[in-house]
Amino acid sequence: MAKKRIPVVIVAGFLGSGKTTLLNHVLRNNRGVRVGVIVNDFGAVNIDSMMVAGQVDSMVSLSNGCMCCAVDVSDMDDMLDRLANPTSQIDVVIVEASGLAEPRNMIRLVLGSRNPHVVYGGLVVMVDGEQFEETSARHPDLGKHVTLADLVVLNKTDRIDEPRLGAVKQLVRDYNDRAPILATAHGRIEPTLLFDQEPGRDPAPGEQLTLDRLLLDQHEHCDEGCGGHGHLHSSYESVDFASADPIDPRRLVDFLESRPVGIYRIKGFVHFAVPGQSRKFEVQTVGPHIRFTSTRWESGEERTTQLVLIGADIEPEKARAGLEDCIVSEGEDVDPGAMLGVHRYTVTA
Ligand SMILES: Nc1nc2c(ncn2[C@@H]2O[C@H](COP(=O)(O)OP(=O)(O)OP(=O)(O)O)[C@@H](O)[C@H]2O)c(=O)[nH]1
Repeated sequence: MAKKRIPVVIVAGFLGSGKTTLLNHVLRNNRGVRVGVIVNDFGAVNIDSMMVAGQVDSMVSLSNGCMCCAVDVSDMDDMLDRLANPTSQIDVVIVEASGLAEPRNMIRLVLGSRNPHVVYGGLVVMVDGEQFEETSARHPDLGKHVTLADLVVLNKTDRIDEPRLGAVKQLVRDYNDRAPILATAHGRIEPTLLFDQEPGRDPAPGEQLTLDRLLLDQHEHCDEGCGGHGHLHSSYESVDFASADPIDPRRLVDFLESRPVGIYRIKGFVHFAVPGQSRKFEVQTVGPHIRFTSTRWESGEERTTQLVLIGADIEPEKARAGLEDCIVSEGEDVDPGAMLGVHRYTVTA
């Protein structure tokens, strides 16, 4: 019997909406389904792949640029070939798009694939329930992305009350009147919703997601000047920061609480210089929210700090200088109480 084709599901959604969280949930609850993952990050350090690593059967990652622009169909094929080939044990491929990706281009890359073992498995768009009203007003493209979705995951419902949830649902419905909307917290959806996509089905009616149409859109889009993309990420930029020297917790919390103007998203790992403190801390900020997760260093893992900051109209040098000020200089004492500020924002993994 011919082997079934492997569905390729694209998970998109604005910065910090919860894509990696959903992916990790799905990987942890895969019910024996073997998942291959393609992770794309906007910054040069692929923080997302570090956050997914260890849970996944097979992963390829692409950092430093948004896949929807940086990659053409043959590059996507290379990545798919590594995951989906005749000897592959993979049942489904999930592509986690960068938070600034243009889903239409991502779909084009998958539909245009020459890999005979894969089939487009649908577009999941994650919406940050708390931020969507504001971010979609600021970035009309976000509404267009929702329009393309086969499934909308309305995430972070723990941060909003019922009436607000109703209003956000209605807003999503206004953009897309056919896709199921799944309200959830922490991306905890039923994983089979992703895996059970009917292989080989055509894109849903209501959107002309044929390859021809998508190629045409791509062409039209490039006519507008592919150097100055009309995409979300044309106005966004990222700053990477790495330090082998440890970080002062109090200064870092001050930095995060008074984020430089324009920074919307920060993510990465921190090595704090505090006597008796040997934990590794993951840090995440989305809009005004700060969250540390206390985890542990793997044996032999180098203790460094790696952060990616993403925003619009940011001043990279200023942002980097602010973080450099958080580095503890040699011989400097850090008082153990300095961790209090971090603990205020910490959850345990
Ligand atoms: N309160 C709350 N926090 C959430 C929820 N889902 C995700 N988060 C947190 O939001 C932050 C961003 O989540 P991610 O899963 O990294 O978001 P993302 O969409 O992958 O982010 P980018 O790849 O940077 O676009 C993390 O601190 C998560 O723990 C949720 O439902 N409720």
